[in-house]
Amino acid sequence: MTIEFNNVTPAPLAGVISSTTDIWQCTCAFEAAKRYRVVAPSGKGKSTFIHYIYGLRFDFTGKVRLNGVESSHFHANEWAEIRQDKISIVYQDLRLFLQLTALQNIQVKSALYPGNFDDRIHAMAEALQVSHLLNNKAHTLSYGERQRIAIIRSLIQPFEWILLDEPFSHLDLENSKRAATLIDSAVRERNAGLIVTSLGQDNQFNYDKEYQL
Ligand SMILES: Nc1ncnc2c1ncn2[C@@H]1O[C@H](COP(=O)(O)OP(=O)(O)OP(=O)(O)O)[C@@H](O)[C@H]1O
Repeated sequence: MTIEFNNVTPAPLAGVISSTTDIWQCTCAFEAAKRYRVVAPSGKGKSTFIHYIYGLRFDFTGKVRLNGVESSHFHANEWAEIRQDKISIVYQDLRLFLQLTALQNIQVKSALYPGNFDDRIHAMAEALQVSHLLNNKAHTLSYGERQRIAIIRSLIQPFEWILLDEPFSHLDLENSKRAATLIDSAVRERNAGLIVTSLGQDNQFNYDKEYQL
């Protein structure tokens, strides 16, 4: 699936768009199976950009196209299919259910797919050193621990793209490396593309291209 932005102006940013942006009010494409880093300081629209690709917001002029189809043309059931099979996400604000356990948060996703995911979930939890937290309620976890649970949840499903909105913001270097290794192997396994937003410091993946926002 290709993702294209054509002359997109987000309503909240109209009038304050930087002349150095490669995305807003420009034409830019994200090619299947490539790896992109989107860099910007706080408030320049990283989460807005991610939400536009994922079809959560449409408060923009211009066009966002997925495989040549304007994102505003998809019906709710088509978005459900896209999110189930084609695009996975780690939200900046994670969006875990805080009253469920870490494991239940992951199972909310895995229950959508056939098969038994227990071994896979436990292997990923082991790799990210959160096995001992799986039965704890999400609201008791630190933000960095929640970030690792949200990453595991995002890697359960099939995808052609994974969108990672500042995924390592609360992880130390060692934990960031472990998470990046896990994401990298899931992306390779699926021959998928990856878009990471970052304030600038992240260099965890071998990116094909960087865009400034
Ligand atoms: N739903 C919305 N309605 C109105 N304004 C919004 C909305 N969402 C974001 N904004 C504004 O748009 C700008 C970009 O917000 P966004 O969250 O996309 O930035 P960001 O680059 O992800 O920032 P950060 O690095 O701080 O998370 C901000 O000025 C924000 O206040």
